[in-house]
Amino acid sequence: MSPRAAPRPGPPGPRGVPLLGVLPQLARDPLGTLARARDRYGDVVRLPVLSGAVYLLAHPDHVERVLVTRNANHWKGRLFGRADFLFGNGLVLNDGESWHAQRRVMQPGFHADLLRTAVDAMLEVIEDHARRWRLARRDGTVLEFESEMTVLTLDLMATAMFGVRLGADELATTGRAFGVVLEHVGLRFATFTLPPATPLPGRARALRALAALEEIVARLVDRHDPARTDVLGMLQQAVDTGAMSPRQLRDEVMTLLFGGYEATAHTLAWTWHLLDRHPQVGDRVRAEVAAACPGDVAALPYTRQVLDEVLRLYPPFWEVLRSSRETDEFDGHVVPGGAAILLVPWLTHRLPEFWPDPSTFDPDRWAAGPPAHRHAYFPFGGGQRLCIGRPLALLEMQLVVSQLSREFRPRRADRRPVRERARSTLRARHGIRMVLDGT
Ligand code: HEM
Repeated sequence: MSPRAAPRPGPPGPRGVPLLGVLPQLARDPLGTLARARDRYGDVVRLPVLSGAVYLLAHPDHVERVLVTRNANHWKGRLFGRADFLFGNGLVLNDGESWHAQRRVMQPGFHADLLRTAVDAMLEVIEDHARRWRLARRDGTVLEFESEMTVLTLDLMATAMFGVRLGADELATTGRAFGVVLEHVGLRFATFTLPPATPLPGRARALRALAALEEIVARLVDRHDPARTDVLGMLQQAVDTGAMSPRQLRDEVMTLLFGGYEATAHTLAWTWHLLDRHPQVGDRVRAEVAAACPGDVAALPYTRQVLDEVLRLYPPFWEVLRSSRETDEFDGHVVPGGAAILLVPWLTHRLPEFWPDPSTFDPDRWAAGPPAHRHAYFPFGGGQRLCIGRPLALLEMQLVVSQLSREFRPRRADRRPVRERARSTLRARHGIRMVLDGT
């Protein structure tokens, strides 16, 4: 008789409360709950949620294993199905051969040469919003910066990727509708262990908002100039040759519209807040910008360091989710097949082993280049599912910060502490209200 192997241990973790596990804590304070769990139990933690569990992996080696070296075992499948009513089979949810094919169609749309051709149009969009800001400065109007940056980045993305200018009403409707739908997506993720058909509050409202978004997507496709060689032109061509269905086109445009504005809007809102809180950093940005020609982002290395640092402390996609296909092992702890895996850039970006003085906002830490462990920093994900929009996002954010810093110095309109609120993206709990001073 062969000796029976001793069962390998599962990861440690809290017990939570009967039936719900740690769901109440996660819902109340996701970042604090995860940070405390990591402090107490280490880099691999089992978190019971309803009838199942989530496995938190904090160490950069684990990030690398999930996203790069064993990425085939850690797919988006089960969890991401919770967002399919919004994105359908768009790039962010797609998998396997179909994902490969779609990524091949769209990748050239994000090539640096093509993006450079969009810079002038993006500068024009920023100038249009600057006109509004001049009036707000004159009148001392208080602006809610998350909404301001949402409208601006939606306008920029529709222009850069689709060559279409949306009207002020359309931009406002799109921002509001995404807000409603995302709140519902967040709830669907938090309750992922329940059957997909379980009725959840807010569904009818989310479906109405989704209908408004479908209408915007249809208008973007209608108004697109077929002569343009942008990402929408590439997708349209695939439809015309029968390589892609019109439904897939809708899914990709919806995904790009969302991916395009949401993360950059919140990163920019955090950036203005931090520039106000750290005036010496703001002064250095303004000095750098004053010496550069508009649109010349290569002349803005310090501004780029500032954005890298904002994305370290406030990664808009603060969590990256996967499902494991087969059993895997991390630091000797067994994570079973079918498990929900949770990587948390917000947490890994603040591990003191990899980041000296981790909670300090210090753009100078980037002067010497990226961190020693490549996977200690992953605001754009990693491996083959690395964010396709990364070059566009960085270009766009550098353009916005540099152009608006030439004229405006946003200042907090109240002294209320700004605290994070982690939902589908990382936002400020009570928004970021600012008035505009001159430079
Ligand atoms: C600050 C800005 C941005 C951040 C922090 C960000 C972050 C991310 C992250 C973390 C992922 C990986 C998700 C995962 O693996 O589960 C991702 C994927 C993606 N992002 Fe972004 N993103 C940003 C801007 C953009 C922009 C501007 C676009 C569109 C133009 C975009 C479109 C996408 C798409 C389509 C994917 C899915 C790629 C794939 O799976 O092949 N993102 N992004």
